[in-house]
Amino acid sequence: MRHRITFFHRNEHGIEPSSLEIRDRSISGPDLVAVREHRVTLALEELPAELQELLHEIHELHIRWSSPQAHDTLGPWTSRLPPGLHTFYTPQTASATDSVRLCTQLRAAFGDLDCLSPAESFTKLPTDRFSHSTAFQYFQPLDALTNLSTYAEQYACNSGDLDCKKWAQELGNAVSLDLSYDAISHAVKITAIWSEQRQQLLIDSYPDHRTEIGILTPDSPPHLESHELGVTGLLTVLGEDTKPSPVLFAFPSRHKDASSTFSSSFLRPLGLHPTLQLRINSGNPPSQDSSCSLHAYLTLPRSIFADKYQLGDELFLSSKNLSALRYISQPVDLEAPDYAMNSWGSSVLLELQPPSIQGESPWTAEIPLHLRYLSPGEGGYSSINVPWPAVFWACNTEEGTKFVNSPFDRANLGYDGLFGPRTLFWHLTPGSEGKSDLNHQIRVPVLDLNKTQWVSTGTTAVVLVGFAYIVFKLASVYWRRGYGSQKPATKSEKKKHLAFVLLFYDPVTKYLTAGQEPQLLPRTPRPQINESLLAIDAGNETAPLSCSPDAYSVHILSKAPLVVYIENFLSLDEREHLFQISEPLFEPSTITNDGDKTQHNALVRDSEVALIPRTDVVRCIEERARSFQGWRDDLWIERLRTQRYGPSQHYTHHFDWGSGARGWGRVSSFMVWVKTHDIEGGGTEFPRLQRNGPDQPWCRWVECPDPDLANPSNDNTKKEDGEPITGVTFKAVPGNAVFWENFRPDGTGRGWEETWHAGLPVRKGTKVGLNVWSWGRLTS
Ligand SMILES: O=C(O)CCC(=O)C(=O)O
Ligand SMILES: [Fe+2]
Repeated sequence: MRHRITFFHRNEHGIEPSSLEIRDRSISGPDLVAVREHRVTLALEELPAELQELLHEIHELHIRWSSPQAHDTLGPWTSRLPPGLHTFYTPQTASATDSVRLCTQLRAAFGDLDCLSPAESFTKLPTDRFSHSTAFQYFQPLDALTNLSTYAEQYACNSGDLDCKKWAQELGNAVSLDLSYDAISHAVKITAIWSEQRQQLLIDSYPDHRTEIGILTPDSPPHLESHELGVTGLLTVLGEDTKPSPVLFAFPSRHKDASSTFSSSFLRPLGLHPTLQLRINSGNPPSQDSSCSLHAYLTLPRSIFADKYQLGDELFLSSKNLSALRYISQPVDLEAPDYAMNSWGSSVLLELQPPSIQGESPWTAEIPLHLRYLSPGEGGYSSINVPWPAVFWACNTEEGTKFVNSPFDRANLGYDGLFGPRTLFWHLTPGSEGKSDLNHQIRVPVLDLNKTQWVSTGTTAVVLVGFAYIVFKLASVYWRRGYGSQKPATKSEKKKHLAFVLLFYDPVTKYLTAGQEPQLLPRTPRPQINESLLAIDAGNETAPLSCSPDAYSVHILSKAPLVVYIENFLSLDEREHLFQISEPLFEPSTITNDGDKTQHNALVRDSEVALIPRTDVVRCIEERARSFQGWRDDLWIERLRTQRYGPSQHYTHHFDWGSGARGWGRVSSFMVWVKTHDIEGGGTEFPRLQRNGPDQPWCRWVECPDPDLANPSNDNTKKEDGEPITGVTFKAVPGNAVFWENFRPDGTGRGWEETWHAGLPVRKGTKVGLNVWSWGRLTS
């Protein structure tokens, strides 16, 4: 077992080194005003047997707890989380998620948690992001570590060990606790932090425990880089050192304090669709020389949720000072009442939109949320706990920056895995005058148990009256006409019957066919678009072109959606030409939404793009792409763009189509590979697409886990159990291309979900691609 106890104080609270007294196995000195961290590292064998058994089922486990009491942070411990208990977990095997052991232990340690088993109560974390993250997440608001303190006293301390008991009791006052285990190191690290206060300096060590004591304060060693923190102070290893060793060092820090603040409140009246308002005291990014964006990370217990469809509308977002919904855990059932769900809730990452004119004045952003129906209760109201979000600037650091080997590194916080590995987080301090509880307690209207009798009697009465009315109407028709009677109905009777039938027929058929037959879009005239983005011939460009005959061959990968692989789409000369004309024009790429608006976000798309001039060679390529699509009416090739990716650059998963709601849109895409240099990675991945073709020839062009091209019966389209593998990654093969149609041909304006794709990060070398997009009428 190893202990590391670090005191971190402001410069003005320093103590004289000579005032420290180091004896055999202890250190003492004057009281210190400091933040204290106590880290205990245990080998697996040092834990109680039931914990060892549990950890054998686990590949990775990270528990993070943050206090709802507002507190300042200092030095290396600036990272923030929404208050409560966060658990991130990867099992050894998929079946281990059914085991209730983890939840049982969590309940034993932390108290009354709503945790049944990972399969039921945890949510899945994304695996398509760039940083490493665990597979599952669980969260529950938890105000204090009182239960853990008693648990530790019972299970970790021998009966006469007063120091251990004191430590266990002090856990109840900690402001943050981390527990990390992974099956590679086989070690458990427990780190507790106490906020800045007067601390007693009197520590004894155990004979077989290595105990290091650090008393540190901020400093700036020479050559301190912007992503580093510098510290100076005294280190002592109890039992080894007879006097403290002075140190001065710098280490990379993933988290920093942004020196600005925010507060969070719910707008009144709350209703069933409450709005969370964040008030931020400054719109200035913490660093002017790197690209930074402001985010709020929310962990919403299942009684409250965000609607991803509502947060997908750019105009709506902008009216709330939000830029984009960057992540929401899936699935979030928008309809289910709280009591019909087992999973803990959902996490949401939103990018906020600070005022365009930067300044020190406060501004607000509003997050629309929705409450679920809760179980009926006495008095007609229930109370729920919603933690304040964590709010931080995410800034890209310089290429090559690494955040490893830091003695105080903190990862696996839920949001860090959603950003690239070079991201530096600058945290805003939560809190507002006189308010120290970082939890919102909100009152939710529920069915009043004292009034349920009225509601059930009333509902029964309304249903019975309605039913009696329908029976009466049907019976009166029967009495008047008689069953099978030959007497023809009069004109006015016919009209009445018809009205009666129509009254019920329409809503009933609509209800029964909901979700089955999507509406066809009407044929609308072409909307106003920016024609300069289309490759439209004008004036002297219309002279007939002499293009060399097509030399490509095609291979169909899928018919629905239509996905065609094209070999030799570009000749060597064309590739060289495209590269030559692009090179001087490359600039950082933007993300385009439906051709209307552009924005830059290196987290989503990190590459350089060039809108290339329409030289004769380019116009021949445009014409080739156009004729490939059968000369459909109302279809234009968009101005061609090349894009270049260097190491770690990428384009996150996306659809090329924004919306087809108006009957017009980006109907098809070609991804053409122009040039690669010494490339590793950088494939174009379609995670929802399935390859139906055989390995030969496909494994030449797409990634196959186990290609054996000499063996025609080798099949990389199925798993060992015969289940088809979903996901196709095209390798970047210069000269070749993949073409796909973005919309379903059924006239409903719906896009193909299977066309969701990404330019995976280039691990080494460079890749130059060419986008050929076609814009036009969805069905012609
Ligand atoms: O570079 C790639 O592999 C994909 C690029 C892409 O999807 C795009 O530019 O829309
Ligand atoms: Fe794309």
